[in-house]
Amino acid sequence: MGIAAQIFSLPSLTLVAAVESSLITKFYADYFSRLLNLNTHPEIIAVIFFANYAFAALFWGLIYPKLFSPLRHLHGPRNFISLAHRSLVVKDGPGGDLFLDLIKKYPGQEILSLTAFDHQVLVTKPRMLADLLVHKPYDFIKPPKISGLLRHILGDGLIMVEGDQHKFLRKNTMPAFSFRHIKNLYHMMWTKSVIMSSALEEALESGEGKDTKVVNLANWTSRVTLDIIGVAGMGREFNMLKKAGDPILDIYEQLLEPAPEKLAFAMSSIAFGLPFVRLLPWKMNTLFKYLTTALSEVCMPMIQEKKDAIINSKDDHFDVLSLLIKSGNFTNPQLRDQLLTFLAAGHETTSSALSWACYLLSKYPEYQDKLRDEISQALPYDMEIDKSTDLAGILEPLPYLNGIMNETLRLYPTVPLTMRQAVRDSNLAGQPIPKGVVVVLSLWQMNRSPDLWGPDAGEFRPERWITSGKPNSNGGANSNYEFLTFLHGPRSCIGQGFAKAEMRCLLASMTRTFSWELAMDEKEILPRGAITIKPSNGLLLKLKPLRV
Ligand code: HEM
Repeated sequence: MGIAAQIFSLPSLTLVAAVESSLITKFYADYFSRLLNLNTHPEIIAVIFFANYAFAALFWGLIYPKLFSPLRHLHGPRNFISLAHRSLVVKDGPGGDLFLDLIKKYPGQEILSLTAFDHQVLVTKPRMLADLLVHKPYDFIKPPKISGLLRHILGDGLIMVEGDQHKFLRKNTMPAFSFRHIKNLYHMMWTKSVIMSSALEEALESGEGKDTKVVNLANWTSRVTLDIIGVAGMGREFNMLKKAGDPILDIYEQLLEPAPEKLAFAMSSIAFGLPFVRLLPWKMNTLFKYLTTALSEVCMPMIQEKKDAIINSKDDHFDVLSLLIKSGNFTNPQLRDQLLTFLAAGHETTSSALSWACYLLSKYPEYQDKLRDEISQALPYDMEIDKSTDLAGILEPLPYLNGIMNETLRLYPTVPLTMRQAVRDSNLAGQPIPKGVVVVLSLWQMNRSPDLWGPDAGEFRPERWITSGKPNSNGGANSNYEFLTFLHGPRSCIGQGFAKAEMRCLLASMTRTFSWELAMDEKEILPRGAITIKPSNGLLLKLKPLRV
């Protein structure tokens, strides 16, 4: 593939066409004019270019996929529009279910070809994942067309960079997510969870739930996770639960607001590349540049402030930003990129996971009761909880708390789909993958596959995460790769431990304070979103305070 790709690539063919044109117009112009009935040199050149590109189209469209492609033997739908793209826009069900239907159609296949010209393959079983995620993570990078737009917002943050740059950043960021460090964050996370529960109680008294006792929980989970990442990520109190604003968040909201024109801008940038879209006379270009510059301008002074505070020893915070500054390994622009990355990756993800957990607990009230019993024994309401309380030691061994959390994360993986693109000819467990091919991974399909999880794969069964009354770490699956919510390997979610600590505190505090039921038609609850999935129409819950 390597040599064929180079010979028949667009730049090579353009060069060949240019050489052919100059030779032909110099030595054989008369012959060609007569043969093809052409009058001028530009006409001859146009025909030569056209012939070269037509040959390339024939080669790539028919000859290569049928005769040479190492993927030619794969089964699969080979559609013109990939299932990965269709899964983002499907209206009447979860996009991830399209992949579950597909594996039913092609039973036993561990890799399928998704597109007509074999550009995209879907890995459906765990065997190839060790190569994709752990052994060769830098052969398979995030597709540049997709990451290009995000890179303009998040810069060279951990999520975006590849190769040695990624290894360096990952190594230097890991300490901020160590087990010991997360243990120290529990108290702050608990405090914020209690503030959310109190704010919800107030909302039932005199706010959004005054008459109906109904609140849109999805808004509240988003606020509390922002408050937590504000303190943990940069030692900053956003106070979103108290409805205060913050310049960084204001700009973020404007950038990520799903207005139709902004979505069109994002989709065009993904399809044609941001450099091309930037050439268009589109007012979105000016707005995008203004917002990304403003974001950078707001962050830089904050970083300097933090640096000064550390030098003056006034900063005894152990937030991610401080730890990165103290390591001495980062320049100010690098610190800004990390900061924006943790802010983006660290709140919507956990917020949506918490919403799904509360939804499932409203659907299965018996588990709400079991969890409440467990929490009220472990953390009785009159128990004084302060900095010296070992919350990690209390919450981490609780079977239902952890079973419910993991089962939610299995059934509703916040990032349901990811993609990688081969940057060189490589292979996955012996299956050659040519350079340029995109490997699609449906976390939703893998987490819910009946082949891997058994006939009850689609059911909410927290007990699969409990063995002899204690939480287990694999849900009874045969291989680690069957539970993909945080992926695996060097590009797995660095915030996994952080997110789970946060979910334990928030779920414990919610169940300790309220019982709840769904206050909307269940049919309206569909997982939607381009990168992370949340309930499409919010999550309306009727809350009943347990203390009166
Ligand atoms: C339930 C919550 C979360 C879920 C389900 C989740 C899921 C994921 C997934 C699937 C990836 C890999 C994406 C890919 O490569 O395509 C990822 C990467 C990442 N996540 Fe999370 N995440 C969660 C919470 C968090 C939190 C709380 C933080 C930070 C505080 C965080 C920070 C990151 C970062 C920095 C990466 C990039 C890691 C790298 O490439 O080395 N995530 N996350």
